[in-house]
Amino acid sequence: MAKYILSIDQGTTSTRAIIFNEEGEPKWSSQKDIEQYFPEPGWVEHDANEIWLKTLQVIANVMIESGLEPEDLDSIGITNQRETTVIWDKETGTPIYHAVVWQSTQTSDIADQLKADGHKDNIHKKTGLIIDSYFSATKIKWIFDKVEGSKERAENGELLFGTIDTWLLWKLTGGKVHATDYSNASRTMLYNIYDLEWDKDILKLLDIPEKMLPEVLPSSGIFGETMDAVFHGVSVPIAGIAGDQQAALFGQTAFDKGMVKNTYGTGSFIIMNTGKEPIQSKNGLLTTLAYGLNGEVYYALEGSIFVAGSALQWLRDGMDMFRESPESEDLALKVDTTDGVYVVPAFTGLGAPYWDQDARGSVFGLTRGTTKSHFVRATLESLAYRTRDVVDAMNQDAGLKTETMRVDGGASMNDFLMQFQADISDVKIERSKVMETTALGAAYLAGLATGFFKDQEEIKAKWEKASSFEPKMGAEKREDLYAGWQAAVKSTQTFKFKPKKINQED
Ligand SMILES: Nc1ncnc2c1ncn2[C@@H]1O[C@H](COP(=O)(O)OP(=O)(O)O)[C@@H](O)[C@H]1O
Ligand SMILES: O=P(O)(O)OC[C@H](O)CO
Repeated sequence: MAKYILSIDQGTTSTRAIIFNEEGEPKWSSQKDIEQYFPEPGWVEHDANEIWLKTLQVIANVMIESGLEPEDLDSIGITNQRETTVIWDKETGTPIYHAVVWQSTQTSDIADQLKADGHKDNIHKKTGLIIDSYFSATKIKWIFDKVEGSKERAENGELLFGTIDTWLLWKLTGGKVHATDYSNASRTMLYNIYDLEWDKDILKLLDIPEKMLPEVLPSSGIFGETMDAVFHGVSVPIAGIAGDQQAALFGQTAFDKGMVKNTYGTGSFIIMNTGKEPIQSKNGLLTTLAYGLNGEVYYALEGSIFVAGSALQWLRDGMDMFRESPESEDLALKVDTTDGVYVVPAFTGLGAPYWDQDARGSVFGLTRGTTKSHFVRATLESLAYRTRDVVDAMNQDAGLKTETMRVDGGASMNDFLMQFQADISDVKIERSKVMETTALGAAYLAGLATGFFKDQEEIKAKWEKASSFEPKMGAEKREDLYAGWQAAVKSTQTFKFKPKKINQED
């Protein structure tokens, strides 16, 4: 009887359950959107209980749709939006506050203070990260400040911390397993990626008790088994966990040193596999753990871009420019150029390589002749310009020129964007046949642990290209357009006006 792997992909906007067969093909899937809470400008929160319940629902739905029995499942892989922080009561399993989402800037004051106190270099040296509200560390501290008595309760061992993988693993195992994998731990800004342990100095600095942190395990390995309630008494091993961007790298089978992938989802995350050797970036990139496998850890260079597909959602929902994101392609192609219009969608600050959490979105070069098409085209182009910012930095750090980039994620379906990406970054773009590379990566990690997949060579042979885009633009035009983008980013960074909160009577 053929067996299958169930992958849970808990992303920023939705939760998916996908069942893969032995060929690594997605056979059945179920998806549910996640409610987004914006309590104040710049804040983004999720309800961790909703995430858990929707995860259970998509698992149930996909099992019903497939007609499979739990016994047909070899194992489960989990992949997740990274950095998003949950703190919950160990006894009751109740979160003490909403999950503070990776995009949220509500902890930027804490991050600023850390920088002002001179911790930048030390934290970078230990964690490979650049101090920012993006990572979990400041989010934990913020929840402690917000929820009265929570720090004391954490010190007493009553509370647990986890990123979304840890939260789901804990729930799926009925509160038995409190663990994470290397890739997720490396995004907390609390984990020493060289010594492979929670960093005592950083924990002390932020007053975070180590006893609330999960055990860190290899990404491929048996984490635990599902509790009886999930599959009516049948235990299924959870055998693979990785943060979604590292999972996508794995799903793209970018195992070799120097291979690069870009996932164009809500944000855009470019990762280069640097193998067993970590590269310390001199150009604003992150050094991060890619995955732990077969007793080894593998490192990566990452450029995190906070806004990508969400810029299209903004055009759709906030600006009413079209009804579905794919329509953006037709609109962009109605004009040959943006006629000098640049959109810098820095809605929640600028990530790599700028790391400017106070920057906000801007538009340049408007004329009386600017139309909706120019605006949409400029927004799509911004995704490609931001990627080029990162690829240039990556090339410098790694001392090479990236020739090919494997792409996935919702916005990578946009052919106009992919061609512009190839042109503006002078890189060949390869779109993989399986678009669910994130979920596939988690399935591969799980299947390697159980022997469902033999080895990485077997997996590598399964990767297939759906389409590719070759650079066609001349160097002079490319550099001229890019110079305009760089000027737009520079101007964006100099605009730091924050309106005061003024009462109407004042
Ligand atoms: N054809 C398209 N052109 C541009 N953007 C698109 C297109 N299709 C989807 N998107 C964008 O892709 C994003 C969804 O991609 P997905 O990979 O599901 O994201 P996530 O995993 O972050 O939730 C949305 O932000 C959407 O606006
Ligand atoms: O959920 P996604 O696909 O938007 O990915 C979010 C990233 O993991 C944040 O670091």
